Amino acid sequence: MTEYKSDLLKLLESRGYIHQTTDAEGLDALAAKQVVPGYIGFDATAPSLHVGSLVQIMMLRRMQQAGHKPIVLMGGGTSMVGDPSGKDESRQMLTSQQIGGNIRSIRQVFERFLKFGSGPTDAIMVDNARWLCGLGYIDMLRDVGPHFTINRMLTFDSVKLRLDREQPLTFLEFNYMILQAYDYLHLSREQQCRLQLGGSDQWGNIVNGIELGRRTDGAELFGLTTPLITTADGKKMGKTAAGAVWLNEDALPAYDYWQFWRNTDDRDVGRFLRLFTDIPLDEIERLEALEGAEINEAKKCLADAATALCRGEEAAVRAAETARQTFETGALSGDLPTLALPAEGMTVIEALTGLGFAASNKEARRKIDEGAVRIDGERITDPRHPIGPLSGDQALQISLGAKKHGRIIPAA
Ligand SMILES: Nc1ncnc2c1ncn2[C@@H]1O[C@H](COP(=O)(O)OP(=O)(O)OP(=O)(O)O)[C@@H](O)[C@H]1O
Ligand SMILES: N[C@@H](Cc1ccc(O)cc1)C(=O)O
Repeated sequence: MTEYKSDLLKLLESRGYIHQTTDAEGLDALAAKQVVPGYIGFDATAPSLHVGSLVQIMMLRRMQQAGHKPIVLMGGGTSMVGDPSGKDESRQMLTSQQIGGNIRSIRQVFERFLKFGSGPTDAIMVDNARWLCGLGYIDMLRDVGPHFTINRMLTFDSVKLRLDREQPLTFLEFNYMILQAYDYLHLSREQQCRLQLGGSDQWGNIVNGIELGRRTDGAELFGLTTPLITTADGKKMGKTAAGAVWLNEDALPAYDYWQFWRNTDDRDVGRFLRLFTDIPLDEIERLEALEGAEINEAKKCLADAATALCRGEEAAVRAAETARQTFETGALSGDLPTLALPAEGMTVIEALTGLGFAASNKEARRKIDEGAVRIDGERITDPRHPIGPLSGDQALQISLGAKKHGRIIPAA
């Protein structure tokens, strides 16, 4: 392990965020002597970010904890182009209305993790549409184009992997790295930004920005990437079999968010506690040393702390209590996802899709065939199994496997 001098690199290293750094020694020296403004960009590809981006959000939080200035960049301009990094296929093009709506919806989550304001270490949020969308094509080509060679652009993974696999890379996407490089130059000029952070797939885009800053302004800029976090079973963190683990409450209720963390694989508990909570390292060492059934205590601490950060203390306490009631007492809690049953009732398939436990009727039928569906504890084998009608304060519990539960109540 490298002996860093700065609180920033000590913190990032000890909690497992560092994959690659462009000049670790130089960055360490800079962070030891001054407040470093550093940025991460987030493209508006969906109405909510998911836990894959949470690593990045937590890094901005760590910057602030270590006395530096986080800059959140919303990719209003870059989302019009679509980053090919780490993607096998071109992304679907988004309209500016979709991008605007996504940004409005994504931006709220940052207030939970960062303190915004105008002080030296307060976070700020910027949108690259403000400077990218007004660029003149010829001016841009003349200012920036001479600093990039096609020879070098072809060597970056975002381009090279597509070409090697003989998959198309459009000219639109080919330009993405230049736009991200331009962002870094812009922020170094306007905000004295010296550091860009990101996932390891962002390395090429970050390095291009550093080179552009050096060539045009003689600026000394730094880059640091995190590993792409995978779960112990080798999957890139962000999506599960049931879909993405969204950060926004309206995309994923707090109870399901809490459950995601509670279901962490034993092997991931220590790593996730370091990355996704503020629990002190000595306490994490104690928690990760727990074995057998006791490891569940560590998972609950992870779920409580991660949910409290993203959704607030109150939501975390409520989610934990719902889980306790559901699993430890078997009672039916008001916080489970709930479906209002129309007077005529419905089939179990309709209930599964209505609650979002299955994406299609076909998937719901498969779950029933696998024997994974129960109503009030009783296994359901017939996809046409009728539910209801219900009246008054009657309620049913529908379960998919051991971990997904919902309530069915009569429509008002
Ligand atoms: N598992 C992860 N670990 C670390 N960083 C991640 C992870 N997933 C995503 N990121 C970071 O967040 C940024 C946005 O992620 P990405 O573009 O892959 O999300 P997405 O568009 O939802 O894609 P996907 O469908 O592949 O999850 C990426 O550039 C990457 O650096
Ligand atoms: N390319 C980044 C987002 C980003 C956008 C603009 C930037 O300046 C920096 C980063 C991603 O796909 O996640």
